[in-house]
Amino acid sequence: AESEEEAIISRFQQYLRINTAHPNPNYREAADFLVSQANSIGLDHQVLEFAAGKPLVLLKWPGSDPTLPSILLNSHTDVVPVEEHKWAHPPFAAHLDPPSANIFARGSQDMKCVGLQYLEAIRRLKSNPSFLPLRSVYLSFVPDEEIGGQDGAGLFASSDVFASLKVGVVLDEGLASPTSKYRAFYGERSPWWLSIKATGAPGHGAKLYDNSAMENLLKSIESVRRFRASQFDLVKSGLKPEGEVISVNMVFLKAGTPSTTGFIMNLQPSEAEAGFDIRVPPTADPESLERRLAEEWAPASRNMTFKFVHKVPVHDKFGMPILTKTDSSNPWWTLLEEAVRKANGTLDKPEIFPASTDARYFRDQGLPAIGFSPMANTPILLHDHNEFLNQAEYLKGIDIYESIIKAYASYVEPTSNQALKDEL
Ligand SMILES: CSCC[C@H](NC=O)C(=O)O
Ligand SMILES: [Zn+2]
Ligand SMILES: [Zn+2]
Repeated sequence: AESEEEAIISRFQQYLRINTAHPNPNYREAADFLVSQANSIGLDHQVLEFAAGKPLVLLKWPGSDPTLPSILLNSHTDVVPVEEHKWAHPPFAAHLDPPSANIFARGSQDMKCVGLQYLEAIRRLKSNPSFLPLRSVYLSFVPDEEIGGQDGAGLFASSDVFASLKVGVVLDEGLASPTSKYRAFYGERSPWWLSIKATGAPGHGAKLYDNSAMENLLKSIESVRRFRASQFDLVKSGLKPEGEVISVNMVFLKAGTPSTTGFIMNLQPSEAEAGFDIRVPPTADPESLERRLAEEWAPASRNMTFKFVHKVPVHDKFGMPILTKTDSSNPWWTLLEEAVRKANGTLDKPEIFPASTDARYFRDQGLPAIGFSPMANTPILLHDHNEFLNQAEYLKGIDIYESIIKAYASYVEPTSNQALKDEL
């Protein structure tokens, strides 16, 4: 007979085998699978379609006191595309590689692991009849995170359905950790996707002259690179963590006059364009970055223009950085720390997530949201070839969530009297 561990791993593999990669994610099959899991565990389910063809699965484990704010465990069902032939094992086969017991699959780290670990932890907690949650626990399995999340967590977080859940805290994804300590995230950098364009006089390829489009653009690229190096140096020297510097990476270059064999080689073009993925920490000064952009990276005086392809505000409507507290003023943070410790795990210092996740939609609603994917001793392979998660790490993560969900679902706020005594 199959052992319980084998059954757990085989359910994880089933989820990983559903191809939910963009641009054609099989959301329907993922939703059907998740609903079947909910039924086997005994959780209430709803399949919501805030955007047509993009089902969002919402599960509920009702708490005994529905007046208390609830817990939301969020995960996304979509994954990024793969270059199949560059993988050692097919990315949607969920191959378990002996003797390492690594499970290879797109989504094994980002983030089908987390979605099913939530479910396995609840399956286990539910099997103990003496444990009843005080607070309701919701699980949302949302589409489209990898393409911005507007049609997924975005529509969900601003919906009436969401308001009716009275969510008090959200858990969402984090990152694998190569060390033995788990990582947790209390904020994230804002993406600014920038395109800059230079124009200039065209001319013969043999002529040296000033103000060509290429020269104008190259001056910008040099300036961007100096800035990039200054930020990267802060990380390399250990002065700042990755999430607290501004990253800039050039992601496209577009220039030249096409010919039947490639490009016309003796013509300096009249236009040249470059694109950058910029990530701005919540603690940075967005105005000073805007000034740098207008004055150094795309100055009109050098015949340059710029536009944002996508730009997420760095601050909230009060001009404040959007951060979840990680001190004793946020009981959810303290509870998480304790719960991880109780399950024999260690948390590293909380960090700013270097990229974007759906957590921002929940933080935008004023809710505390913590990014956490329990993967220690694991190389960071999200969006990479040969993404994998070790079986033992996956199982360990379930223990961690069991501890966290138990603590969260049982949490009783100290009465104001008690709070007063604590202060004294
Ligand atoms: C601007 S939304 C893009 C979201 C994406 N999230 C995960 O990789 C990211 O690039 O960070
Ligand atoms: Zn993700
Ligand atoms: Zn991702």
